[in-house]
Amino acid sequence: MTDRSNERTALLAALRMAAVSRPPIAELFEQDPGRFGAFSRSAAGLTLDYSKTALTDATRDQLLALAKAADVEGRRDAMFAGAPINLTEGRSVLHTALRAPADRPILVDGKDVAPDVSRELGRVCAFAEAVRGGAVKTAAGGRFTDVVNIGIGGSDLGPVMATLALAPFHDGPRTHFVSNVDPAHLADTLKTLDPASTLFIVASKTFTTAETMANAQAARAWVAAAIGEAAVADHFCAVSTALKHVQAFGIAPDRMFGFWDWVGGRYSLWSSIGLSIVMAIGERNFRAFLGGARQMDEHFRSAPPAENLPVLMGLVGVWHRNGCGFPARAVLPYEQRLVRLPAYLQQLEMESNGKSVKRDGSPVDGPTGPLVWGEPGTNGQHAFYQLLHQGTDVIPAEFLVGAQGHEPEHADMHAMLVANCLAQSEALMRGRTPEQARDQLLAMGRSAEDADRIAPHRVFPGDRPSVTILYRLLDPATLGAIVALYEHRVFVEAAIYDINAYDQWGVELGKELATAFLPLVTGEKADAPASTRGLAEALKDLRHQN
Ligand SMILES: O=P(O)(O)OC[C@H]1O[C@](O)(CO)[C@@H](O)[C@@H]1O
Repeated sequence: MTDRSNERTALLAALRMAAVSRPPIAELFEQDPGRFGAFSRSAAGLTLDYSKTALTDATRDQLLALAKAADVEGRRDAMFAGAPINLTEGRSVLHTALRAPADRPILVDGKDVAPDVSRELGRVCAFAEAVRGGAVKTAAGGRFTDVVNIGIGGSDLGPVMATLALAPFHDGPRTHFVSNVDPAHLADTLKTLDPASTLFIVASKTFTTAETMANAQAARAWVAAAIGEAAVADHFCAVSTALKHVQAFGIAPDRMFGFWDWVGGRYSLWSSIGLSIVMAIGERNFRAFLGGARQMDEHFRSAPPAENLPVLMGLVGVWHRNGCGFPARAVLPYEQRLVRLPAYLQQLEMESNGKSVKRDGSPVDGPTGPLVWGEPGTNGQHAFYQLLHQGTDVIPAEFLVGAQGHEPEHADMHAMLVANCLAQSEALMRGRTPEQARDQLLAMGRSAEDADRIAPHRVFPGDRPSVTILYRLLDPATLGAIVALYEHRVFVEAAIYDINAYDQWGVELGKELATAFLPLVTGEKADAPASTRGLAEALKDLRHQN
């Protein structure tokens, strides 16, 4: 082990020790009413409040030392400079190049890729604007009313999340997303559409992903059956890095929008994969979205670690996962339009940091990325917050909330939304003691005997940590900054764990077995492995029942 690696391992161990005797969060506020100011920072239109965690000046210093030992800054610079940090695939990791200033050279293998990025973005925007404006026409010479993006994983989640988030900015064709190979997804979507006015985007980096290809072929057949095979060329376009496969599908090169192997699928919504987003919100808004991310990139590159939002958020994540041993984190946007943010982050964070070996192939020093899940508030409050408040596991919460909504006529409702968000983080931290629970029951007129019996059920342990991300209004630039913040948080945590956040070998085994098992399901092959035989036969029996 190198000195740096030894130091990191020792600092992680020290963090676990520090977490054992961490002070209650509420007590930290009693000691320092100015804690919010000391444990919150703002950049790129976002404020990160991490004061409702048990971090002290001392533990924050420990974490900053850990970031130093892990060379977070050096690794960050290597990523931005195009070094092949995705070691198992020998690739650069340059989603930041997709939103960099157009005149900044970015070298990959000695070649400046900035002109290619700018050209492809220009092509995407020109095509989307031509569809939106009616210059790109249907086979019959009409206007496209609907656009369906067919893709899965990174070729779906980012575009869906962003399109839903930016609904107030939609002024283009209606956009739909089909990802699941369950034919129900395509069928339910097509049911509402007219093939004569629907444009399909087949979005797949590899153009070999089984689910996407099956859906694309089914959509192609739907168009051909309704308006003729000759119409396919007008009603399809593609986003991919695999020109040959795209052409074989029947989509001409001028209808294909490219990107590069140095853009990971889950980091690709800034690339041509964002075509469906541009269709919905237009070029100007999409460029503002890129601009918001660029601001966060500049901040991440230049702010000192103690002031740096992605670094601080990553350190809080490491504190909770590795210091305190918490297994999960809940993402809780108080913003209905961020309804798919948790799903998007599940791929971004769990496909990136759900790893068990370090970059050199040796086992990791401790737990890596946590389980990520969530739902918008206030809906989650009426579902799973019970467990957040009184369950046996502590699950740190991440709240997101805007100062304003897009419905000024309903400012009163937005105020209720915000009050709920603030109430939840306070309640998680403060809790309710047995004495308080008992007194409350007595004040409600319950007998002493009843109060003693019921009070334990109304106790909240409290001391449950959360961070809150604040912004003014969810607009394209703000969304760009939020997504880039999360991308860089993943980077910081991965650097500390010394893992490769940019491959995803863990998805492969299941894909291989699915291919092998298909003949079992279709009945072409009878012999199943013993472990799967029972299920395969039971399904066969069920298929034959009426
Ligand atoms: O864009 P493609 O090549 O269809 O891949 C889709 C998704 O499949 C994965 O490779 C694995 O599930 C993801 O990383 C990726 O986003």
